[in-house]
This record gives sequence, structure tokens and C-alpha cells, in this order.
Amino acid sequence: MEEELRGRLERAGQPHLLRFWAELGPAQREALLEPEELAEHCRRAAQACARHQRPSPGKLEGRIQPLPPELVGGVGSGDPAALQRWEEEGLRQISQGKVAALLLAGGQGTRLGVAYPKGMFDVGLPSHKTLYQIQAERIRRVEQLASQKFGSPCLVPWYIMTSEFTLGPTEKFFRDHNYFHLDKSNVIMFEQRMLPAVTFDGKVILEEKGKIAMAPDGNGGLYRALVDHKILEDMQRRGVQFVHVYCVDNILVKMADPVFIGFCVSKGADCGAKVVEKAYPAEPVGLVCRVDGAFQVVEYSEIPAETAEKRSPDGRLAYRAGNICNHFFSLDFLWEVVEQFESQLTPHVAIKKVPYVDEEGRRVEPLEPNGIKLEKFVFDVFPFAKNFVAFEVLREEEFSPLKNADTATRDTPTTARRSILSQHYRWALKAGGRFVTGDGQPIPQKESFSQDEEPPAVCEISPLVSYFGEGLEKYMRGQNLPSPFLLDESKAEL
Ligand SMILES: CC(=O)N[C@H]1[C@@H](OP(=O)(O)O)O[C@H](CO)[C@@H](O)[C@@H]1O
Repeated sequence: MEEELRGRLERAGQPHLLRFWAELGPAQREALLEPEELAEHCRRAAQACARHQRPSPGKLEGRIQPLPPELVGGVGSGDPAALQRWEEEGLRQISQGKVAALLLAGGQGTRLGVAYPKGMFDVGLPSHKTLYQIQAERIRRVEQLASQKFGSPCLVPWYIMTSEFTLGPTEKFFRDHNYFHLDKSNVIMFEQRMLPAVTFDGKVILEEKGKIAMAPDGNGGLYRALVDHKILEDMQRRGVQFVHVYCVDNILVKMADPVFIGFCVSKGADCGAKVVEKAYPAEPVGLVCRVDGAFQVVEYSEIPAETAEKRSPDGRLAYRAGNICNHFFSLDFLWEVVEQFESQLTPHVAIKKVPYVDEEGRRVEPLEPNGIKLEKFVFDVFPFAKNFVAFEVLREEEFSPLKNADTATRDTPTTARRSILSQHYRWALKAGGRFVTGDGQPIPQKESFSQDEEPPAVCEISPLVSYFGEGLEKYMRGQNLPSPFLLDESKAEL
């Protein structure tokens, strides 16, 4: 057995995997038993890495174009009637049970520096709600809005893609919180695959004596996971036709956003992306654009600096459609992707520091990158769409991602907390409320303030009370509100 395996591993260029064989238990041995598959993976990784490292100035030059402005719809269209129409259309689709939300939550939160899933993070709001809770409550509220408007009870199934790292803790967290009062049968968790990390010369990395270093296959691993777990069949059974796919870290995400859904459905789109105007050339957001005429996202790690810095005559960035990882897919398109296109997705290379065991079996934390991880990206299916649309939204209303720990200046717990509190402060003023100090003195109002500024008063509104600022007048108009002010469902007597 060992001899046969040794032969196969040698032919696959991976004999080092047997170095500690004598010390391994049966389960660990079992995990090393697919040499041919490993070899194929290593070959692809080394090839992808060579492509990645080949100096390629001009690889995109002459092929990349910004999105044509006439193809970008959005909240800034200056047409409130259109926004209302789209919202109504979206709510209609939701009320008929045709819309699902799908969360990409398999990431490890390395940059944030926590050992648990990002969705469990508490950014320090007065309520101490976590990202998962905020999202669950937005789903409940949007279901309520749709069913009130169209008089039919409805629900938005919530699919959550996790990974080996996040499935266990996410399941437990939801159980411990009673699924945030969602019906458990409508919260569907499934797991994406993992892939081995590989050295630059194409050898699988051993993280422990009997354990290969593995990493999730990127958020584009979604498409294989949909097949592995028969998720599209599940959607079909439930009558879902449209799916809002988003990533876990944006605290302002509008779950199953009726405006976006309505826009995409009205345009007959099979695939759509929400974008914000990029704030500065090197901002780490993907660029929604066209390459060789096809709609595509060029990820921030792959945008040449000269493209990112190009300006249009009006001084704005020429390439400014920033991807906020909020996508629309029709179910028909997802079927096409999994049946015809998934195998054509080219993996991207991430060069990482991967802990390993050295020849003596001692664990080493490398100081320099030593390994390749291959990832697929969720947006790499855009070029296959027949009718792609982009929808531009306002950053301060819809995009504030939690990527880094508070030692960074951007995209941190502090900036996430501040952006949601600023939004709720603006909603309160718009609904006619005013904030006062403990001794009743008015707190001077501010209509606009920069993203680095704390709002003049602390106001948090539960998503169960308001999804996007609606329906607040009855609690706020003409009211003196203390700071901090927390409007939750008990105060609102829902
Ligand atoms: C593969 C992928 O989806 N990358 C997305 C995603 O980046 P991450 O750094 O992987 O979180 O979210 C960004 C928005 O927060 C978006 O701009 C980018 O294109």
C-alpha cells in the first residue's frame, strides 16, 4: 500500500508528502491519497503563478474600456419616479417569493485579524449587533415591506456559503441566536471547497506532518458549491428566480435590495453589479469595466497603476466604477454558468505566507511569502452574461466594508460603525427629529460631514424598524431625541 502510494506520489512530483508517514494515523493517511488530483492542481498552480509573474505591462492596454455611462443606471439618475418604479418592481418580485439573498461568507478575516467568521464581528454599535444579526434583520424587514405593499405573506430565503473555517462557528452562532427569528428552514448554509496551497515550484505544502495546507477556493468557488450542494435545485423548488449575491463585510448592505432587483428585472438583465464611484486610484476595489468588449471586473490586485490613475476631462477618474461585491443573477443564468461556463473560469493567483513543517517536522511561520493559493472570483462569470447591467449607488448610503483592524485608517470597525451611525443620524433629521443634550440644549445639526467625522449625535435605528430610512416620521417628527438614541422594535412598539 505504502509502496504503491509512494510510486504514485513520486510520479506526481509530491514524494515529500510521505516524509512523516510512519507517524500518521489512518485519517491523516487517508487525506494524502489523491496524488493524481494533487499533481494536476499543482501543475495548474505553477502555471498560473508563471502567468502572474511574467511582466505584463500593456496586458490590458488597448483592450480595457470604462463602462459606457449610458449603460450605468443608478440612484443618482436624477429620476425619482424611476427609482420608485424599480423599488415597486423589486418589492413585487419579493412578495411573489422570487428573490433570494446569497451571502459569501467563507473568508478567513485575515486582514481583520480575528479567528472567527467576520459575520460574527461586533463593530461596537450601541446595540452591539453583529454583521450577521444586522443582515438577518434587514431580511425580515424587507419581507415585511413587500408583504405589506402587496398583501401577501412572503419570504426571502437566505443562502450562506461558508468554508471549512466558517461553517461550524457560523452554524453554532445562528443556533445560539435562534436564527435571529428567521425560520431556520429558510436559512440554508453550505460549504465551498478547499484547495491545497502550493510552493512556487509546484509542491503541495504540508502544514502539519499529516495535513496539507488548504485554503478556500475563492468566492468564485460559489459555482462549484452550488452544484456540490444542489442549491440551484433548492432555489427552483422554492420558486426563486433572482438572486442577490453579496459579501459579508459591507455593514451598509441592502439585503435583496428592491431598487436594485427592480432595476435589473426591468432591464431584463441576467447579471448585474452595483458600483460606487472609486474614491482614489489605488482604492482596493475591483474595477467594473469592459475588456475586449465584454463586461468584466478587473480586481484591484490586477489593475495597472496607469489605468487606475487615468482621468477624464472633467477630472474624475476615467475608470471609476468600483465593485462593491453586490451582484444580481437570474436563476437561468446561474444554471448556464454551472452547466457550461464554470470550467472556463481562470483561477487567480494569491501569493501568501503559508505556515509549514520543515524537514524535521518543526512548524515554521514564514516571514516571506512562500506559497501560491488559487482562487476563483465570483464576478468572473460576467463576460458570459447576455444582458449585463451596472447600477451605481452612493457610497455613504451603501458601501462601508469591514476589511482591516482598527490599526488601519480605512475599512475598519471604527469606519464601519461611523458610517452606519452617520446614516441613521441623517435618517433621523430627515424624519424631522432633532437631537438634544442631557440638559435639553439642541445639538447643532449638520447636514453633511466627511467620512472621517463622527456624526454630531449617536443614533441607531434597528433594521426591524426601518430598512432604508422609511417610516420614521411617526417616531421622530418634532421630537427631542437624546444622544445616544437607540430606536429598536420595543421602543417602536412594532
Ligand atoms: C474577488 C472579489 O469579489 N473581490 C471583491 C471583494 O474584495 P476582497 O478584498 O476580496 O474582500 O470586495 C470588494 C468590495 O469590498 C470588491 O471591490 C472586490 O472586487
